[in-house]
Amino acid sequence: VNKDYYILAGLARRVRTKDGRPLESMLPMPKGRTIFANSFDLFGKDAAGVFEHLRKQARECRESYLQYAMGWSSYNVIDAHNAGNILNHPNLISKSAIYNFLHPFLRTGVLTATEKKWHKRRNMLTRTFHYDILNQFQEIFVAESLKFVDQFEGQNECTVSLKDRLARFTLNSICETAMGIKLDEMAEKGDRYRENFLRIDESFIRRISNPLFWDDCVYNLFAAREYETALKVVHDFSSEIIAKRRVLLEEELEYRRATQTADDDMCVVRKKRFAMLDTLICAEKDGLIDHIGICEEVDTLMAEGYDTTSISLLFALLNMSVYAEQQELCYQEIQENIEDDLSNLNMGQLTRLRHLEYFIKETMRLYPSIPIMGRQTIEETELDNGLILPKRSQINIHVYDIHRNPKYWDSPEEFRPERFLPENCQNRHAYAYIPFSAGQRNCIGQKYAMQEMKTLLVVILKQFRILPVIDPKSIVFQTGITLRFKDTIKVKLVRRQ
Ligand code: HEM
Repeated sequence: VNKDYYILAGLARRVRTKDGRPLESMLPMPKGRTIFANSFDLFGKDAAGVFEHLRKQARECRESYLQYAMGWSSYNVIDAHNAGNILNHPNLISKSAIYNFLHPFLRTGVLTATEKKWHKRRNMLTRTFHYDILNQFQEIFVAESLKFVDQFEGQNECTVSLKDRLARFTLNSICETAMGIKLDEMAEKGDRYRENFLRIDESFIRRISNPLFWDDCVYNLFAAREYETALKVVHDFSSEIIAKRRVLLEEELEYRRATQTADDDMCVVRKKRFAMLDTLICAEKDGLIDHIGICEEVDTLMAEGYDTTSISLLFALLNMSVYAEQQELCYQEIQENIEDDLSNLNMGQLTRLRHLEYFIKETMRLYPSIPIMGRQTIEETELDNGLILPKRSQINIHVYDIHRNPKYWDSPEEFRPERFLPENCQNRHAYAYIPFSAGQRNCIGQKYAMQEMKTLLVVILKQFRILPVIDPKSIVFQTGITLRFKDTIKVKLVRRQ
């Protein structure tokens, strides 16, 4: 027996405790399926099997638990206290090893980058999510929302399958706002981007569930080739967008050079006409980022910006369909605050829609678009609960389980937006609700996401009542980069008179 290493789990260094207590007395350590500790627990499971396995572990352990697999110790967090400690820990800003599986797709953009590179990129991008810039995006969100409802023009009622339509809406929105490119004439390419994005998601889950593929060499040799085409399609799409925006920006700058005096500051020019991508192109001119860097960030913003919001919107519409009274509350509030011609549908008015906000928040509690986040230790790290994690320990924060942990939520499976009334939040643990993560590496796009989601919901609710077609309880969830499900999710739209 070696006290420092867990040999059968591929030489995983053991976790220690500060006061020398046996680990088993501090936290659950579920036994693995084979003698190789937990290395093969997920082997042979499909995406739904992986999702169910994780939920079962949480139900059985009831507290954050520890496992050993393939050379790593892996700390699985399902409670708010430890999530808060980890998300705010100055030494825990590096993403876990499974994010390496995203490298062929996103390389090391702001989501996957570490240390200095992350700091630099995060600073560069933070400026682009300023209130004034988001404010400029509002008319695009309204126009795209109107395009969404126009699909049902002339119909008094229709049953609508949501996934593709919402993904098209959010992809159009991110391309036009962040990238400054209207997808209209590239619609077919956008559809192909989304199809191939899903293929990449499949490759991710295939790697997670087969530890043999955790090794890059093995994966590259036996599986990577199947996903080459998918990667090429998504990368070609983002490259085309960058190339188009470069031309448009150059034309814009040319025009302004010709019409403005020599003293005009180029930064002012930049501020006046803004797509997030312009910041990156301008930073390239200043030598702060190169072309590959721009590609990394465009791929990251596009993937993070379209998939997450479309999932949250899908569940918000599904919940609207099922909870008619809640839908009515949202509708009444919209009628009180937003003109029928949408002329005052701006950021200021959106903040008045409190009930709609609670509704979306409760939706993201039950259906967090990113159900799991990962960190890893880059050196031995002590947590405030007395655990000492060795270097390269993997930490999985199970947002899905924290959001349904009965320690923080009464009847956690029930949909109750009033949980988010200020008086009901007062005594709740601050990290019991973390759909956008928290701490230094929180979601950079959370205000953008709320603005976009509220705008579409307002525009839909103004015109339609939403009726149920499927029961949310019947949905079979799957693990993916984001929350996935097997079912076709539909609602019925009935035009308001
Ligand atoms: C409902 C919508 C969204 C949800 C639930 C969401 C959630 C999250 C979460 C949980 C993280 C942390 C991920 C991790 O630690 O692995 C994250 C990071 C990030 N999100 Fe979002 N997100 C949403 C929308 C957006 C949008 C619209 C954008 C961009 C326009 C965006 C851009 C990013 C970026 C760039 C990061 C990486 C930040 C960093 O590591 O510094 N997200 N998001």
